[in-house]
Amino acid sequence: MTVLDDIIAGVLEDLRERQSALSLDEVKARARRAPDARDALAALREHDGAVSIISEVKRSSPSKGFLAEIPEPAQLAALYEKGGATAISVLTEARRFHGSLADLDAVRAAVDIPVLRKDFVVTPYQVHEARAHGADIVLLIVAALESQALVSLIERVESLGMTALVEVHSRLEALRALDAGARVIGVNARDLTTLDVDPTVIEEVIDVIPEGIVAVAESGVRGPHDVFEYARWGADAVLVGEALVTSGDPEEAVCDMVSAGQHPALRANRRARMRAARQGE
Ligand SMILES: O=P(O)(O)OC[C@@H](O)[C@@H](O)c1c[nH]c2ccccc12
Repeated sequence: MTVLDDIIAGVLEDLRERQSALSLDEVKARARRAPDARDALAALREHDGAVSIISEVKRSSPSKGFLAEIPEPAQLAALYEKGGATAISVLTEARRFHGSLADLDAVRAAVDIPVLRKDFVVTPYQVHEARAHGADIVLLIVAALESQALVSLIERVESLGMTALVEVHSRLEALRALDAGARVIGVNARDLTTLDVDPTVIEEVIDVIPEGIVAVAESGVRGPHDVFEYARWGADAVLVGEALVTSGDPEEAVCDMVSAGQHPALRANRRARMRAARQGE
């Protein structure tokens, strides 16, 4: 059993409890009453070579345990927004990451930018639940889903006005994500079956993501230099957790990463190079 299987088993157990307290119809009704989803797709696209930063509210991780004494999630998210973050990721998984849907509620109310529900979403119930708690973006992990389930969850996320961030860890998974209709693909440098981080995965996998599909590089960013590196490899957005929550000054830490992502050298990014290559043909 991999770490991912183990996490999902726990997630499903907690889910059963919530489902017995609130039916699918009830959670759908709550989702319908929620304020409309914010447009994340437009926000995440690379603008003139500038790369966006998705900042994560992360209390703890399976590999490291508790990361730092973080401020209240709402306060932390507000600092991220002030620092120039394009979107906020909120971990809602309870057992390994010590997150909750209450964190999602608090963050959504505290910022004006799109908010991502970062969890192990494998059922339609969790998608409606995400919307009911204000999510604008939902993470779907290719390694956790059969092809048909992936297609139907992406459709469900989009039918509620949200954006699916489809996470992959290999070129093969990226092709599966594309086949399933993903418009935003997250390449995770961390292998969720072992928890090992390998930044070269980002370069290797982004290569198969075509122009027009938003590429998000996830995990393993220690500081502005890594943001620059991921951006140079073609990321449109970079998702950062640990380095921000342990920085001591989250607003400034985001601000420095945003600046790194706006470096003029990035204007000639992957997509621009691809376009130039085609014009030269
Ligand atoms: O703390 P880091 O190394 O900056 O990583 C953030 C984020 O990429 C990581 O939390 C993550 C990526 N994909 C996930 C899926 C589930 C839970 C967590 C994650």
